[in-house]
Amino acid sequence: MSQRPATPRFAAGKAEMLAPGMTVGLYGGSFDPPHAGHRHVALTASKRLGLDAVWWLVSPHNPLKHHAPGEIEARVAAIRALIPEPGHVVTTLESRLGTRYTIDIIRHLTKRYPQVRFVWIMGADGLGSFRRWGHWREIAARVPVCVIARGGSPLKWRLGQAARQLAHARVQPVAARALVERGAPGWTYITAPLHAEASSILRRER
Ligand SMILES: Nc1ncnc2c1ncn2[C@@H]1O[C@H](COP(=O)(O)OP(=O)(O)OP(=O)(O)O)[C@@H](O)[C@H]1O
Ligand SMILES: O=C(O)c1ccc[n+]([C@@H]2O[C@H](COP(=O)([O-])O)[C@@H](O)[C@H]2O)c1
Repeated sequence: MSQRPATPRFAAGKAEMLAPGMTVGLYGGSFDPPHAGHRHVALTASKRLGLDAVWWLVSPHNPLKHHAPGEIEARVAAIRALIPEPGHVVTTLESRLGTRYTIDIIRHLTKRYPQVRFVWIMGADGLGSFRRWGHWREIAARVPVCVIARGGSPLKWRLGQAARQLAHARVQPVAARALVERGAPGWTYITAPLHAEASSILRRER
């Protein structure tokens, strides 16, 4: 990591108020711009896991990406237009917490809301890069992870270092709801129909 995890200085806003026992999917992304593939991931995870809410965590700048994303306000507005359904909350929590690292968010939320069941949601390429995320083993130890299939190199991602090291904690998609109830460590790989959209393609077409 190029910088140390931040010291939390975030006070939860109204959008993040949570009731004990709620199940909340944390869907982090650059969303630069958001697209139908993102919508598909959030809706699929929400349905298959039986979530009460999905928080779209708009990343200030993915630590593994060189190029800075577009203005965060514009990305937030575009996500809100993409997914107006109730239960989908768009948040700039990472910016407000002053971090780019997922581990900081996970530590913060799991400490602040111990009675809420959080689950991390990501596309299959995220599983492929997971071993390069800051404190990735701790992330997987703190929250269950839901991976949604994506076109590209699924075999490479599914057989990568993170997937192999977490193989003992993998559960079949039919048990996805139980995964959230049971908590970490645990992950599942959901093979829903593929969506080919990618932000990089949309940026090139601009
Ligand atoms: N079409 C898709 N199918 C499945 N997962 C997706 C898809 N698009 C994005 N995701 C997932 O959504 C999350 C946020 O992705 P991100 O905002 O980086 O979009 P992207 O389309 O992958 O962007 P880029 O092309 O710039 O890399 C990641 O976990 C990613 O794996
Ligand atoms: O914490 C890390 O080291 C880390 C490294 C790579 C990606 N992430 C997170 O993964 C999520 C998806 O990022 P992206 O850019 O692929 O949309 C987003 O929430 C990032 O903050 C986090």
